[in-house]
Amino acid sequence: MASSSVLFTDTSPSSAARLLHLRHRHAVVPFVRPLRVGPTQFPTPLRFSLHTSPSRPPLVPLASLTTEASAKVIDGKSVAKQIRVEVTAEVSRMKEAIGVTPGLAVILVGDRKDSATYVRNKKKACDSVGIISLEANLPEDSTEQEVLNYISSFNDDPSVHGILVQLPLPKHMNEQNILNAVRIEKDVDGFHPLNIGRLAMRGREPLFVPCTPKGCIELLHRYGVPIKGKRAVVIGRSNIVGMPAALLLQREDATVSIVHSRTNNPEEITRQADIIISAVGQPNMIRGNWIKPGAVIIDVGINPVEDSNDPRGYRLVGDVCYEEASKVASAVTPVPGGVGPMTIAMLLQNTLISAKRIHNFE
Ligand SMILES: Nc1nc(=O)c2c([nH]1)NC[C@@H]1CN(c3ccc(C(=O)N[C@@H](CCC(=O)O)C(=O)O)cc3)C=[N+]21
Repeated sequence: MASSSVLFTDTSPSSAARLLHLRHRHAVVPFVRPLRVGPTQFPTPLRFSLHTSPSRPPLVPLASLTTEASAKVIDGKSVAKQIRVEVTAEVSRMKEAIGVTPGLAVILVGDRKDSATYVRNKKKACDSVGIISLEANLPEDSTEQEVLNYISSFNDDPSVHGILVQLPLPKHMNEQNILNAVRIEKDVDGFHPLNIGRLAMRGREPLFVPCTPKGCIELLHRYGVPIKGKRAVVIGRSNIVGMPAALLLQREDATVSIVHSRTNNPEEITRQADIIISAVGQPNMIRGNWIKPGAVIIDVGINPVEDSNDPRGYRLVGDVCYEEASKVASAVTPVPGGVGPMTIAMLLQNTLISAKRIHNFE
């Protein structure tokens, strides 16, 4: 999902950053609370200074230097589950009221293993909420025209409310031509340039917001993380995650910076962020010293790294060095179990929204 061409080289912790890191060990109180859905008040990290509390001894006991603060885990898997419950209820309410079941068509070209897995997971998720899913599997050597023909037939099919073309497409196809062909009313991925353009403009509303960035914002909302007036940094500028994530944060009244492969000293910029969304596709690139104490970290990266202990021979890690981040940040999404499941939940939500809009059902 994230571009793997982005490479940052400077990941060595500076001594200043190490100091920052150490100081922060006392700045955040571990806060574990069962997930509540709906807007919640995010716990303000408790900070104490040695000089503000008269009852506290002036020296920090040595033992506490070794107790490392640990960030709250933003549990995307469980939020996604809750969203599936909500979508299920709406799907059945719609079916009972007007006899319409939302339908999603997925087009998969070629036989990339990861893509096949994602498509299978999307299908399973549809089944679990009562959305009908159709799948078109085309061979790797199909022509662009063949893909366009499928899109055109799904555009005209009244039982289809959402169309998703699994990316990446084979190299010989023009992604732009193909994404432009999806009817914007069925563009549940939100990748049509008209939807992105509206997302970028004040006073305009896109019909759909891309699933992964939408899932990131949804996590912030459901964990009660304030966005308005905050400094947010997005790492990565891809069309499908980084750029729309930055646009969404701006619509939420954050002050947004985008850091990318040509940014000088990216860690100086990320260190100012109250919220970081990372989507670069580089395992463990974001180190603890890139993070401001108490920041909230949303890690979109899903990177396979070799692991002989895993039966698959690999395991998935994010862009963010989780171990380090959880000592500095106030909240972090894990990989797996963070943004990934939210992407699929948002796809289900977008498909429901589409069916409701097409059938004028509130
Ligand atoms: N047109 C299009 N739309 C997409 O939304 C799209 C796409 N193309 N191409 C590929 C990426 C990738 N993507 C993911 C979806 C779910 C998980 C997911 O659920 N991951 C789980 C499981 C990971 C595992 O263990 O395999 C997790 O992170 O916990 C990951 C990645 C959607 N993408």
